[in-house]
Parts: sequence; structure tokens; C-alpha cells
Amino acid sequence: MFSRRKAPATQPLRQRMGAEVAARLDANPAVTRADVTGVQVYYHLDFLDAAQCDTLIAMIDADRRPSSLLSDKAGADFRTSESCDLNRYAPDVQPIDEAIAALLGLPAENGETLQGQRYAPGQHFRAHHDYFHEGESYWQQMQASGGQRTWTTMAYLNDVAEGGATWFPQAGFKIAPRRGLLLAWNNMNPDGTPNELTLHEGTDVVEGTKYIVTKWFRERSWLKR
Ligand SMILES: O=C(O)CCC(=O)C(=O)O
Ligand SMILES: [Fe+2]
Repeated sequence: MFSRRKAPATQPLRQRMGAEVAARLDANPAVTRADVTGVQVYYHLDFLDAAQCDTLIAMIDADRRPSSLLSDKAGADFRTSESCDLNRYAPDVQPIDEAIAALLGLPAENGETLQGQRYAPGQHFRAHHDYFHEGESYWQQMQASGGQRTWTTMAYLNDVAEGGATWFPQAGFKIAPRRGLLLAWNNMNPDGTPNELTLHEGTDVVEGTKYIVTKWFRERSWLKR
């Protein structure tokens, strides 16, 4: 006997987050939609000012440790950068944290801890999806902490002399680090299923040091109540 194929689960929450955030960004004159087919990608050229960038860079330098990975399938060369968690209640972080959430119109509590990342020459984050692969062992735990990752926001804190671009090989999009620029993309398709075209890579820094902050938004609250 053939078993009936399970119908794909509809994801009304994720669908709404895709449509509502896109509408909000489309309506913001400071935000531009990137010319990318198949992925919702936006950028804000000067989201962070120089003082905010410098403060975050100093915080990353003070607290950096080797970056970690959720999946145990990748090797040691997959993500070679350094990272740090930026406390959302720290006086220098909270306004930035809240401004990112307000830009997208998402509850700040859906945002994971803002993560600082530093790449020295030769360091990179190989091609990956930010969304959780729902077949992997970590998914149960992620379900309990707000569910799937929907939107990613990433801000570049400095210009990099050479290398360090963020590259979406399947969507055919590449963007070079630029101080203060915030990039935002939806990791989901319009129907709320994970969008494979969001595969992206932090390419090797060749000269200089690259500093960024990343915030991933969950479909529900990430903060424990
Ligand atoms: O460094 C980059 O350009 C990409 C970083 C990234 O993909 C991430 O933080 O999830
Ligand atoms: Fe990523």
C-alpha cells in the first residue's frame, strides 16, 4: 500500500511576517529593495552612525571568542571567525537592538541576542542557510525557543580594504562591507517554507578586518517569559 503523502503544513505566521515586514521596508524611503529574484532582500545605507559602529567594534574586540556552529556536520574550516553576544540590556546596545526591531516592525523579543562577528584576513563563514533545518537534532530545542528563523538583519561596522563580501551564490547577489549599512533578508518563501535561495556566505577577508553585527528574528518570542 502507498501511504498518503502528508500535505505541507501552512505557515500563516511566517507568511504574514514576510508580507508585513516587506510592506514596511518598501514604505521606508531610507530603505532600498535589492534587485534579487526569488529572495526578499533590502538594505539601509546608513543605518548605524560612526559612533555606534565604533562602540560595537570595541565591544566585539573586548569579548570575542571562536564562532560556533549549530550543525555538527560542518568541519572546522566552515566558520573561522570570532563572535560575541551583545547584551540587549547594555546601554549602548539596547537602542540599536530596538531600532532594528522597529525598522522591520517586529517585536524586539522575537530577536535573538545581537551577535558581533570579527573576521581577520583568511577568515570566512562558508555557504549556509540561517533558517533551521527542521530535520536536524537541534530543531526540538529551537522550537522551544521561538521556532524558525525568519528575517536576518546584518550591519557592517566598517569598510574592509579587500574581501569579506556577503555572497548569495544561488540568488546571484553579492554585497561588499560598507560602514553603517544594514542588510535585511527573509529566509522564508512567501508561503512560509524555508527559501533555499537564501544560501549565503561571508567570503574570505583578504586585507583588513571585518566587523559585523547580526540579528536573527524568530517566528515567535525568543525571550523566555
Ligand atoms: O559575514 C557575513 O557576511 C555573513 C554572516 C552570516 O551569514 C551570519 O551571521 O549568519
Ligand atoms: Fe548567515
